[in-house]
Amino acid sequence: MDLNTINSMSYEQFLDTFGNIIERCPLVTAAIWSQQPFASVTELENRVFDFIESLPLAGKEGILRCHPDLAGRDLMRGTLTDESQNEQAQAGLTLLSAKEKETLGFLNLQYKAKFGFPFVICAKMSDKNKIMQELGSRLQNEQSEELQKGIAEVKKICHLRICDLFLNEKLPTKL
Ligand SMILES: NC(=O)NC1=NC(=O)NC1=O
Repeated sequence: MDLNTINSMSYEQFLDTFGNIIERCPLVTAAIWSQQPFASVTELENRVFDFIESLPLAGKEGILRCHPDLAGRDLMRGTLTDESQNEQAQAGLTLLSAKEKETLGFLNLQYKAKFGFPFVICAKMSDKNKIMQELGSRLQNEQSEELQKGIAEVKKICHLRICDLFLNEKLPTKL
């Protein structure tokens, strides 16, 4: 998939290809389509990041709230998006013992009760032990700090998803 292909995509094709680079937030992708043509893939990514940064507090919190818990309900039910399933599996979250599931579930609950949005981390750059550790320590942070950290992790997830799209040469299905 080259830049010309991207820059000639209709918004439907663009959404079909990039619609889940921010977990369950196709609105972000739909919004930045208007900025075509992109001088590079990095520019496309930067437009995504600029859009996220331009959101009011509630918008940023909303982005975090669209992320499924790590090893949570969606993973148990098999209702994760392909990207999230892949990321969580790669971090070893599909191989947790009953005790680890209980601990992670409890920490996630505590985190959501405190901040009003889920704990978000780029799972692909982590593993189950590091995730538990991070969750335990970030739980002590202030609200504003956790919002910032969560959005920073969303950007890392987005970057890796865009890289995957190019590595896997996922072209848009014909609409
Ligand atoms: N709550 C989360 O951190 N979710 C996720 N992290 C990832 O890397 N993929 C997810 O779905």
